[in-house]
Amino acid sequence: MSEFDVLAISPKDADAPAKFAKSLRETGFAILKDHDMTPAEIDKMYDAWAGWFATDERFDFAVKPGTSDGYFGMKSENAKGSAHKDLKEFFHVYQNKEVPKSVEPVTRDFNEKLIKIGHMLLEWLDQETPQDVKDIMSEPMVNMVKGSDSNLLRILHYPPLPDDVEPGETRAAAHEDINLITLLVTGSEPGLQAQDVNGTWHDVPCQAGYITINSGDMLSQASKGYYPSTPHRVINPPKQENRSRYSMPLFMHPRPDVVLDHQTAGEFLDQRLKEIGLK
Ligand SMILES: O=C(O)CCC(=O)C(=O)O
Ligand SMILES: [Fe+2]
Repeated sequence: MSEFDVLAISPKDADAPAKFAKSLRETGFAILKDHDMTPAEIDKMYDAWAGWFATDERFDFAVKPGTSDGYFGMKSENAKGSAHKDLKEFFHVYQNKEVPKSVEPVTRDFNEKLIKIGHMLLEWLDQETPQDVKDIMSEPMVNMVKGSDSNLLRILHYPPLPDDVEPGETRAAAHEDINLITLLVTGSEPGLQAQDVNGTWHDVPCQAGYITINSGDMLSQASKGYYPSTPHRVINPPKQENRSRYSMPLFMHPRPDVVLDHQTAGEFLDQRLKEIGLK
């Protein structure tokens, strides 16, 4: 399995916006380096949340019917069309929703900083997307998410695999994200893979300091397929590396009233949450 052969882009490059848009267009995927999220901030998040997932407090935060913030236990979510539930538990952080007190300061800081980086990347896309594609969009992409309550930071814990894993059960089955773009700081362990536009799977580099970005279904829909939505998955670890894995994707979501194509972002999200078992 080869690594995804995608050049890491630095915001210091004069042509960073063009490189970023080209990478998303051609591979559905991009890597950002030299950003201002430090390894120390990322480690602090992983330490804080590893501690939290080890407590029973998570059950007090169990997601309530009809809402999507809080704690989701093992086997809550399946990829669209998948027969199996994923081997993961996770917590959904929204800017205006409750976060456990013990992890709140570090999480709020991290979330805000990553959202800012997301704004910068969407501005790059607004700048670099061809005019005829922009013409079919209802508003600039960065405006779709500015002030949006729907941006979602998902803190994931994939526990060590139990002995009785059934064939076909994986940490995260192949799926595309629902939202516009996803920002993913490097996971605590490898395992993430992405599919290129030719259908070949690649390991996503698990290198400290990288933020990987993939485009989601809403971006594909809003751009009428100009930016492809990227299939990705998290494979099970080999036996000798059967440890917990943590990751923290930030899903940039438009305001619910934003018109994507024939549907609003709110309608689209509702439909997709039902398909993946979260609603
Ligand atoms: O854990 C990861 O690295 C990716 C998670 C993911 O793709 C998701 O939750 O949508
Ligand atoms: Fe995903």
